[in-house]
Amino acid sequence: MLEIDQLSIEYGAKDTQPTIALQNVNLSVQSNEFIVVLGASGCGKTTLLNAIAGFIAPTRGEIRVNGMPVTGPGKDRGVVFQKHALMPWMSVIENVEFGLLLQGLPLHERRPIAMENLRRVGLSKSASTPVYELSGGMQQRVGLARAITASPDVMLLDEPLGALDAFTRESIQGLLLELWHETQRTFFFITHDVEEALFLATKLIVMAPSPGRISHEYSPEFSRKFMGSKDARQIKSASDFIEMREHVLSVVRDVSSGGH
Ligand SMILES: Nc1ncnc2c1ncn2[C@@H]1O[C@H](COP(=O)(O)OP(=O)(O)OP(=O)(O)O)[C@@H](O)[C@H]1O
Repeated sequence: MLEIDQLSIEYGAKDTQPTIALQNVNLSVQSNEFIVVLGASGCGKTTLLNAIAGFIAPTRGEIRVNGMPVTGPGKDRGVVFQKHALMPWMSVIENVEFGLLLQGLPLHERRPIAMENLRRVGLSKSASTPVYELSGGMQQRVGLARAITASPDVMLLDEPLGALDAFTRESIQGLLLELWHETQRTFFFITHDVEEALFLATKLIVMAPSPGRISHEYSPEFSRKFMGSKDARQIKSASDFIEMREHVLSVVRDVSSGGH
């Protein structure tokens, strides 16, 4: 369970006017939720993710994962960025099992775990390929397999699909939902894309800027529908999806231009 309690984060040196990146953010998320954070540039999405990851400390308030306060990075949280921090000279499987190697797991223990997660992202056949030979979409799938291999309670994803073409992006959205469903972890996902947000989220959060804060919360049903039908196009072209997409889009526009 992820709990965010009265979180405020301010940037800036002493004696200067601070930037209030986040003001009084409260959020309580059950395990197995897919949280998507949506909002215009500068409303504090990455700051929130970095605080949950333990990369930056709260100015006020607290973040807890399974009841334990976050005081720095930890094994219970895994991070996937838009630019995958893979080691290009190493093979796919070596990248995926790298965290387990650092933990001291011998090859015969770490390899089956890494192979299982490569299978999950559809890359079993590329296990021995050097990462520099892969397309961007494949590299992002390696990044997902590597993050999931560490078995975190919370997966933190900062616009992981932002650099991909529309077709690859849609196929990885489906893959993400399958990973989420199979692993029963909490996923915390940032995007600028309203359609992507609605499709993935079980809990959709719209943030407003200056100061960064939560302005709206929704509980879409489309990701659970997808797990039944596996037909993303059908879901995204249905009238209930389009109606909600247009509503959320107008809310995002409104809060980004200073409305509430
Ligand atoms: N290291 C920093 N030092 C000072 N100000 C910062 C720092 N990082 C972010 N900010 C400011 O904090 C606010 C929130 O930034 P943040 O990057 O969290 O927003 P965001 O919603 O993720 O934006 P984007 O969608 O463009 O990535 C912005 O006003 C930004 O300029």
